[in-house]
Amino acid sequence: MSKRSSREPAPTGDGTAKAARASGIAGLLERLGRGSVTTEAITIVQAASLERRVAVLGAGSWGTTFAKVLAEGGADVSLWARRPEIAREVTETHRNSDYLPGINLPISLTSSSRIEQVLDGAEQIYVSVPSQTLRQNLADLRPILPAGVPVVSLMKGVEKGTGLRMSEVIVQELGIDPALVAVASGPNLALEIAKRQPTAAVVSSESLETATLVAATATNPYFRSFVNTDVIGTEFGGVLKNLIAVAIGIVDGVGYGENTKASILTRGLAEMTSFAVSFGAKPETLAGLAGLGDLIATCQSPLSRNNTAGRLLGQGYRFDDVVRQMNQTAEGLASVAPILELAKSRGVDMPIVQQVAEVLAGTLDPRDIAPHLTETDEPQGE
Ligand SMILES: NC(=O)C1=CN([C@@H]2O[C@H](COP(=O)(O)OP(=O)(O)OC[C@H]3O[C@@H](n4cnc5c(N)ncnc54)[C@H](O)[C@@H]3O)[C@@H](O)[C@H]2O)C=CC1
Ligand SMILES: O=C(CO)COP(=O)(O)O
Repeated sequence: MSKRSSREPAPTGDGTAKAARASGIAGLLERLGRGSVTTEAITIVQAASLERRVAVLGAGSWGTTFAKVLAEGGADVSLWARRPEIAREVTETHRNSDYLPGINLPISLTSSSRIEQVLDGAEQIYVSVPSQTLRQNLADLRPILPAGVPVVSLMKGVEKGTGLRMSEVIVQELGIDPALVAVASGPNLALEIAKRQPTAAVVSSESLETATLVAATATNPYFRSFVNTDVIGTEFGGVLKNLIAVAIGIVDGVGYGENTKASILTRGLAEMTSFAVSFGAKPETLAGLAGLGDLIATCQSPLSRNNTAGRLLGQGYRFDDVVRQMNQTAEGLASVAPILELAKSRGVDMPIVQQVAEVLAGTLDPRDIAPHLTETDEPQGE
């Protein structure tokens, strides 16, 4: 766990910083009379913070954005990049032009391709690599993992072959107490957050203490983290909305309009909820930020890679061509098969996800996806 509790005073004598600690970030911003997020406000919040040292593993669009969120919440952040040239660019020019073009990163954010250097002194570890490479990345992490440190998954996929959620892979591969593992999810399109557009997220852990510690670290003037203890619902929400976003992209690519999309979105949420609840999730989690919230953001935004991949399929591109065109991670494409296997194991029908699988396999014409929102033609209860 952290060396300092989130209730301990910050080690700074600055008067404004003291005021920030006394009134909280929201109170501080109110006192400053600011309606929007300013650089000055962020500087003050950073100065008032607890300056926790944290590591972020994965310098793609989300890992880099989350590192920025944490740094602008006052943490001392080190970012692991697989490619040394990205680490150099982040540290020296405060940019990650491959993943976040046009975004200036905090000067305090440093990056290295040497994982042991990034982990040095880390009190929390955030992981944002593609779900299908996580296990292999954790094998490198395990021998140098600091003891008793929370590990936070920022990922939204399940592992092919095992169907395990990312937090389960983390517990299994690192051999750590599940109470030290948290997941962060929600309507979190990286580029919008990198531009400091106001956003909410949810941090979940079976330990409320861990969730609260992580949420306090992952909060700044434009990014607010809520907490819950429903890890299953929070994690499956993030995985399943990707599949519905692929479906929405498909019908968008075909040229269908808002009725079709609203029908898929609404029935998609019902499908997500039945699935997650069958694994022990709370239905209200799926109605929250990690479910409905993320579903709306991902299904509506051209920034979503899953939505984009679906649109290309709907326009008639073959699956292989779509994969070739995507130079970023579209988790939904790899999650379809394991999710359908998990659904089968619980007897849950997922007609929309099933049809996405058929479009990916080239056995269903994208134009035929929309009418088939149920398994049978018999009228059913909504
Ligand atoms: N981009 C977004 O808006 C959001 C993404 N996420 C989730 O974050 C996770 C990461 O996604 P992004 O950063 O967006 O993907 P990305 O495609 O932008 O970046 C992936 C990163 O992983 C690295 N990588 C690729 N293969 C690797 C390997 N074998 N070992 C280690 N690193 C490897 C890449 O070099 C890159 O730095 C995904 O699970 C995604 O669902 C969650 C919320 C928002
Ligand atoms: O998870 C996300 C938004 O919350 C990002 O969605 P994509 O992975 O589809 O870009």
